[in-house]
Amino acid sequence: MYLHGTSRINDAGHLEIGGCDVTELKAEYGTPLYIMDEQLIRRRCREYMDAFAASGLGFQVAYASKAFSVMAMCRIADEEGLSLDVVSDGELYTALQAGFPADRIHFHGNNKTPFEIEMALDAGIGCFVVDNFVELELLQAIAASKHVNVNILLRVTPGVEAHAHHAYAATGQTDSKFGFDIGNGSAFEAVKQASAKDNLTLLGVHSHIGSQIFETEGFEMAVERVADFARRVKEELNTEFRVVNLGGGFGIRYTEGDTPLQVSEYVAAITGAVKKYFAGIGAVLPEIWVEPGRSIVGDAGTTLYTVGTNKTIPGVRKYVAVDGGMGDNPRPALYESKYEALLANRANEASVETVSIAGKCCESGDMLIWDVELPETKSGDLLAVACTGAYNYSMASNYNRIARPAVVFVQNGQSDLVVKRESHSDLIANDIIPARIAKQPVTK
Ligand SMILES: Cc1ncc(COP(=O)(O)O)c(C=O)c1O
Ligand SMILES: N[C@@H](CCCC[NH3+])C(=O)O
Repeated sequence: MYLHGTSRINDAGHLEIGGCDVTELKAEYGTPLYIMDEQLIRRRCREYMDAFAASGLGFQVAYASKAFSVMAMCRIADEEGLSLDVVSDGELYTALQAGFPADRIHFHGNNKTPFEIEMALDAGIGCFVVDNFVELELLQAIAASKHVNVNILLRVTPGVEAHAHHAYAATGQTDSKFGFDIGNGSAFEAVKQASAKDNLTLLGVHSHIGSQIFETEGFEMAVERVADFARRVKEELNTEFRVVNLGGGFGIRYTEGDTPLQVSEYVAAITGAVKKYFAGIGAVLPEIWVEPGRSIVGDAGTTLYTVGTNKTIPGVRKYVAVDGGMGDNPRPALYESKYEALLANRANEASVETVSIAGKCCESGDMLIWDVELPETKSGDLLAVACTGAYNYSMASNYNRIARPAVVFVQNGQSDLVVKRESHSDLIANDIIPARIAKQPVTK
């Protein structure tokens, strides 16, 4: 397994992250456990901030909190000077409760409810990324009823087919549920309508082409199309974009086959393309915003499991089951995502067998890794799966009524709980047995 950030094998042959021996983390917090390398998260934040500062352009780096939305992470994003992208009342609530400044929060989503819009307006949110014509009307109406003015970006699809890790993660193409299409004229119409709304201030446009992207061409092409669109809008509507948001999507290394670029390379490509294509239209250079999620927290996360049972099918394979699975990491089942693993309590031992790591859910597709080389595994061993910081905790479920794991941040030999493990009482906390059912005699 590739060792990210501060991960290393210590003298005891145990995996250590942020100076904390994972066998000790297991003893203190139990498993499954999400372990987040705080130093690596902060390093990634700084890589973005430094690369943009070096470009000389105005910018905002908004952490896409959908990747991992917890209050402690919102605090780190704030401390590191990032803005925040939220897509629901729940993510907004999390950010506000963590004290994140509302004016640096951007609200996304293709179906914001009136409740969410009101909540965000009442909080004094920095910007809405408007997704469609229905929302444009709704936002204007609610903002007018509250006598407030709000900044907006229009989400556009530039017609770029990004090489995302899965078709579900590609969003820049015309046939997408998100945004106004540039190619079919709806983006132009949206600019016209938005400019005529009294309570909306149109700052510019937003384009997110997809996720887990390893090359710069898609981003550069999106900038070119957006610049071309900006030229038409300037010429025909006399409107200039002050902000261009290019979304997230910057890839990370999950397994050997993944070839991400350095953060600075993605940023240099984007800012270079903005300077090149916007210079051509004779407008002031817009401020550039981005929304990285996965590349801020993904490789900082490791999930620690305890090995339980195993089953060998002669001539076929050996299944090794762990105490978590698709409940804490739905990505292999959803996208056939690949991960690397390590026997964390005997990390120096040579691999002697190829096994497949099964989860404990009642579902054949609940497999975390097919075919990984490991030392001979026994019940009670610890298995670490790397690169689980993004879209794991945030996409976790209670399928089979399995409690969601705890999350700890580790740094300089210190571990801090940032999300408690769910308890049995948490699992039934919202259950109600209606009186009518409670009164029924139990039939035998
Ligand atoms: C609009 C938007 N912004 C940002 C992101 C974050 O993407 P990533 O985690 O790939 O950086 C996403 C998710 O793909 C998104 O849909
Ligand atoms: N959740 C996805 C990507 C989609 C991100 C949000 N647009 C993943 O785990 O890769």
